Amino acid sequence: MSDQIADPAKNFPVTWEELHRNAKALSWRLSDRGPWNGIIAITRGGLVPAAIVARELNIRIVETVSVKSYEHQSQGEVRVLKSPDAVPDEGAGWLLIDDLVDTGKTATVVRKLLPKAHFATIYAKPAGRPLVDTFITEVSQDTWIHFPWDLNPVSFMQIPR
Ligand SMILES: O=P(O)(O)OC[C@H]1O[C@H](OP(=O)(O)OP(=O)(O)O)[C@H](O)[C@@H]1O
Ligand SMILES: O=c1[nH]c(=O)c2nc[nH]c2[nH]1
Ligand SMILES: [Mg+2]
Repeated sequence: MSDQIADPAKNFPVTWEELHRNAKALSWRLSDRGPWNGIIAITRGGLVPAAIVARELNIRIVETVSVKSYEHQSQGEVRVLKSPDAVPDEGAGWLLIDDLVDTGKTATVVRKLLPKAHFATIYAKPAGRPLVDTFITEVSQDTWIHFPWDLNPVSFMQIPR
């Protein structure tokens, strides 16, 4: 959790409403590519998008893979804290959901674990884009996306746009 407002070239604050609409748009795009056996949410950022996609597509099986690499806005080594349980056949027919791809390092590691899963995110930056099968919105590499779960309403209003 960070309310830190650092200094990337561009700030892109996202409201809960925008996030919800974009996650629904992602669901509708994915519904044409199904049916899906289940969802694997990449924690923590993928949890809320995965919950919305699960409801929208009526998917009841949701696994997690826990990955960490950022401390505030600085990336370190990508660490898998927990592998997904009970996902057969290298993830074939499963959806891997995250909030975004940035450098693509997280996606690279998770794709190695589940090479046949379909990787979907709401946002993509150019460096990570080739690793995503389906996404909704592209933002430039020098943009920092501020998700609503990392902000309180006061700091949201203070982010320079
Ligand atoms: O493409 P990359 O440069 O690897 O960055 C993308 C990843 O970074 C963030 O996760 P983070 O490691 O910050 O953990 P979190 O999901 O718990 O916030 C985000 O949720 C993605 O998973
Ligand atoms: O909240 C976030 N916004 C971002 O733009 C980003 N890139 C990597 N990890 C991120 N987390
Ligand atoms: Mg993450």
